[in-house]
Amino acid sequence: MADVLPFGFDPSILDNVPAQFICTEVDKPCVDAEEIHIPTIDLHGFFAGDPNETFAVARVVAEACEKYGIFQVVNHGVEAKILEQAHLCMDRYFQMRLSDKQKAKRKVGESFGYASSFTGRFASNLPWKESLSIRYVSSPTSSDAWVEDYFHCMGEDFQHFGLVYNEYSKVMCDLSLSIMEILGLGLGLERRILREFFEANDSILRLNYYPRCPQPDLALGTGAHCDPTSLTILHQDGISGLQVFVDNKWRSISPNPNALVINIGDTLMALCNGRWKSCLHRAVVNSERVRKSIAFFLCPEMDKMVIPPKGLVDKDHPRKYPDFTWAMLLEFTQKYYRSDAKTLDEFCAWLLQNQTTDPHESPKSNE
Ligand SMILES: C=C1C[C@]23C[C@H]1CC[C@H]2[C@]1(C)CCC[C@@](C)(C(=O)O)[C@H]1[C@@H]3C(=O)O
Ligand SMILES: O=C(O)CCC(=O)C(=O)O
Ligand SMILES: [Fe+2]
Repeated sequence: MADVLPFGFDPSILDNVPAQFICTEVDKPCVDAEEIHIPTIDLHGFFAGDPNETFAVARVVAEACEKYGIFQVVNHGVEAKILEQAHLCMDRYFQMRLSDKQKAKRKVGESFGYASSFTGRFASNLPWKESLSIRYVSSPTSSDAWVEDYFHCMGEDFQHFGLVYNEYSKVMCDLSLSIMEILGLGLGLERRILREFFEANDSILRLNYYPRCPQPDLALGTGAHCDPTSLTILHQDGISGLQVFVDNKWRSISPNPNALVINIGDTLMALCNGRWKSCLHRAVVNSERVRKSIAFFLCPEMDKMVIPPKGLVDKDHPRKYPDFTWAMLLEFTQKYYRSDAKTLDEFCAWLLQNQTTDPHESPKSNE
């Protein structure tokens, strides 16, 4: 039986949540949080090349980033078929035998592959989820079948997944670069500046599968965190669960299957010199339905130095964060620190400390 139980047990037949999944008091999920209507931006005019629409969209997006660090887009150009196929493949993958899911190897200290509740990585506050994280590299020299190649080594059953998630990653990468143009305009920069920074990228596609939970007020699907990445494009299935922390309250973002939720991550917060804040969010679970979400995390090339564009630093806006590469921050989150609400500050403190002490000394962990 052990071969078919993702958490080492069948989460859907338990009456009680095992202790290692129970949240700390401060993190307790309020599963019936009041809804928030985050700004919904129609990208039709932007994609049609209408200059007035483009500047209007940039202004509304900038306001959303200042106020919430999150918004959603409709008429985003991603075909419904691609979203449907991605969710259908998720159902097939996560219902496979554990030994088949584990063919997507997750190496210690790496953020790619299959994980079930991160047992072995964390000791407590375990997330009530299984996940599959896939690397997606986009550059002039990278293969445009990167994700297909990743699944290729797993055997015949996985070839279709490779095609579906390769196409999904490509369209999400293209959309995130278009959104970078809008964000650049919103920051008062030239339209191309942020797009060029991310044109070549080393991104992550993350499939989140949240089984039904017997006590959804005790466990979290994904704990409170700011994405350490740059920009996240999230597609929720029709089940509520995504919550954002706004005005000192957790608020629920109802899923809109025609919309894609966009949030700012820590790396983009540093790149824009703190002008916009990384969005604090989490995912709650429920006892009735499995919930799924697909997150595309846009990340710069590993060794590209994250330095704000000139227009964002002046005597009134001095540098807020030190120079760093995404590779350094990713390693920090994979080996030393579990991403939470203050990852970037803890990372900067660690960088500073390591510049004055032994660079091989591991930082304090929050685990
Ligand atoms: C670079 C990443 C680390 C995580 C996946 C991506 C972006 C979001 C991060 C994460 C989801 C934030 C909450 C904690 C985490 C451990 C998780 O619950 O999955 C984070 C991911 C990770 O470190 O694997
Ligand atoms: O599942 C969700 O709605 C959010 C997941 C998330 O925040 C993440 O994977 O970083
Ligand atoms: Fe997230």
